[in-house]
Amino acid sequence: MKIVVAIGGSILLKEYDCKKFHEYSEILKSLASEHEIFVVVGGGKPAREYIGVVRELGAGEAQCDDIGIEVTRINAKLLLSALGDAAYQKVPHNFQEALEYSATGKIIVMGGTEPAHSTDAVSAILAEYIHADKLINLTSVDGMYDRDPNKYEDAKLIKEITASEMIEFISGKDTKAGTYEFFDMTAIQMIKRSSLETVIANGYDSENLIKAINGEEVGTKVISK
Ligand SMILES: Nc1ncnc2c1ncn2[C@@H]1O[C@H](COP(=O)(O)OP(=O)(O)OP(=O)(O)O)[C@@H](O)[C@H]1O
Ligand SMILES: O=c1ccn([C@@H]2O[C@H](COP(=O)(O)O)[C@@H](O)[C@H]2O)c(=O)[nH]1
Repeated sequence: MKIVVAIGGSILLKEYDCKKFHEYSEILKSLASEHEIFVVVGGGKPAREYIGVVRELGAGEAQCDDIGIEVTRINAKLLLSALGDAAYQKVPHNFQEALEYSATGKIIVMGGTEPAHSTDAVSAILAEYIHADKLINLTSVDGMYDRDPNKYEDAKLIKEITASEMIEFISGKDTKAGTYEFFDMTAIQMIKRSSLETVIANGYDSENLIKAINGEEVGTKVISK
């Protein structure tokens, strides 16, 4: 299978150390013996901190996004360091480059592309571009809830949702650099139009990636209609 894995920066850089990079590099290497693997890495806390600083300096939102993109690419480089020879050692800056580099048969790791969306959107566009079989989005919570689980203790996990319902759910949410809440609109529209099989799961437990690939019940399944 061709699989796109989006890994939140909040997962890889929670502790600002190399543990999660090592853990994911081992799993991705073993998956690559059976599947074609593309990884999109998010910005996490460092991206939000840098965006905060440049916004204070007077930058507009698109420029703030640009700083966020740079940080995602640094995070992608860190994962490339962990993956070594199993990965193509250059971060694609767009989808065409990702496709070109994949001809090497190695794992491809990228960050952001252009302003005005998050790496969730990058992963969904990439999945459409390369005709992926699955998109797995690994984030810092167990999946999509009926409201923010970090704000509401009684938030309920949604096990299955259509892309149309998700679009309704996030319309009107913040779209400033660094705050494309949870999933952004572009990402969901891509999932809807490309009939992409998508799972959102908790990336702190890297076993969830294997479960999602094997079609076991984990996180939130997004149905593309
Ligand atoms: N309805 C919701 N369901 C689940 N999480 C939600 C919801 N609304 C808001 N959130 C928030 O979204 C956060 C996860 O998305 P976020 O983009 O911050 O992290 P990420 O996907 O790991 O990517 P990165 O850290 O790279 O930005 C959660 O920590 C949660 O607080
Ligand atoms: O293609 C992209 C990717 C990212 N950004 C900006 O960077 C931050 C960090 O990415 P996350 O996916 O949220 O971790 C994001 O909020 C955007 O501001 C971008 O503009 N374009």
